[in-house]
Amino acid sequence: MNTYLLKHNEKLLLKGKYVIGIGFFDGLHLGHQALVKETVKISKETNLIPAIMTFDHYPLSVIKGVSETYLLSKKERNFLLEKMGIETIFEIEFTEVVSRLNPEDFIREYIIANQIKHVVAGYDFHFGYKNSGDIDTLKNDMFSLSIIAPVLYNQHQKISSTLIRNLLKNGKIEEASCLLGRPYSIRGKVIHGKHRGTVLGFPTANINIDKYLIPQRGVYGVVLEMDHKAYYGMANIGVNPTFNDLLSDSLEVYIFDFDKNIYNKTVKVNFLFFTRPEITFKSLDDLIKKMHQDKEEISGKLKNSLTNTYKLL
Ligand SMILES: Cc1cc2nc3c(=O)[nH]c(=O)nc-3n(C[C@H](O)[C@H](O)[C@H](O)COP(=O)(O)O)c2cc1C
Ligand SMILES: Nc1ncnc2c1ncn2[C@@H]1O[C@H](COP(=O)(O)OP(=O)(O)OP(=O)(O)O)[C@@H](O)[C@H]1O
Repeated sequence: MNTYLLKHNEKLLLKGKYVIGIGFFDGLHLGHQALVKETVKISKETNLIPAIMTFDHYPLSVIKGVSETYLLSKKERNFLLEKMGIETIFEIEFTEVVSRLNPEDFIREYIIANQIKHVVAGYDFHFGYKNSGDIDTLKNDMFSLSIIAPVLYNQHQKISSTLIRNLLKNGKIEEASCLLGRPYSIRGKVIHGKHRGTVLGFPTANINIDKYLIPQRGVYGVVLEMDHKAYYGMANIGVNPTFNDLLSDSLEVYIFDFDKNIYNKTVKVNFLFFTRPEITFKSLDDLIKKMHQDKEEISGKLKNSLTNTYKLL
């Protein structure tokens, strides 16, 4: 996979001719997947190189200072895009100056100048200064255009990254995963926590959340992937209010029937279902008792559910 960073006013010398799918693609949800499939299909019909044009940062984080959290890391997004047949990523360096480009200049600088002969965009794609460009503005004699019809959820709501973020923030993990076409997951390094898990009888792997969107605080049934193997477990996301000493949210997983040291390993936590919110317990004994109940409930649910036939992605 080739990745090109497109810097404002800097020209690349490209040999090939491209068909691009355009947008931000956070999460690579079912709507995005429809667009990517169409891009790959067109590349086969036209002999153009299948590519994605996106931005290096979430545009709203540059325009409005919205904090940058993502449903998928760039690395994982590109891995999934490659599996779907995408060969090149054009990443526009998104700055204040770029955010003020009018749609015509955006088309000239990023599409026409880069040998793009076909553009695939969603029906509601907007671009350029104050989102003033749309599908009509995108029509141009220098390239052809395909428009993707809305991919809907429950037959009326457009699937979008924003909708999935809201579902996750409200603990609707199964619905979010359904719209993503795979379980919501966080990939990160196992880091040191407060080292009290062992004392509680439940040693946990604390995972670096980095820039991932944090789902609702609470307890989840999960599958943890490590070294191409899948392990079942229970995760807690939150600030461990019983102890009142964490400054930010932590993600920790108690892996069932497991006792190895995995510090510094990179793991992927797939969230399968939400069971309860975090509780401030009056005593350690109450917390431990609840964690035993969690274990029984979650391992039972994992055993009985179809998700037990979990396949590694
Ligand atoms: C399944 C599970 C449920 C948990 N529930 C709570 C909870 O409701 N309230 C709370 O304060 N901490 C909860 N914890 C967090 C424990 O307090 C935490 O595992 C412990 O503080 C160990 O932290 P450490 O990994 O930093 O050593 C939970 C942890 C797990 C794995
Ligand atoms: N449900 C959908 N149906 C069809 N096309 C879509 C759908 N969702 C996104 N697209 C298209 O996919 C491309 C990438 O989408 P983009 O990530 O920019 O928006 P989004 O998923 O709607 O997220 P956001 O909630 O941040 O607006 C765009 O061209 C967009 O129009």
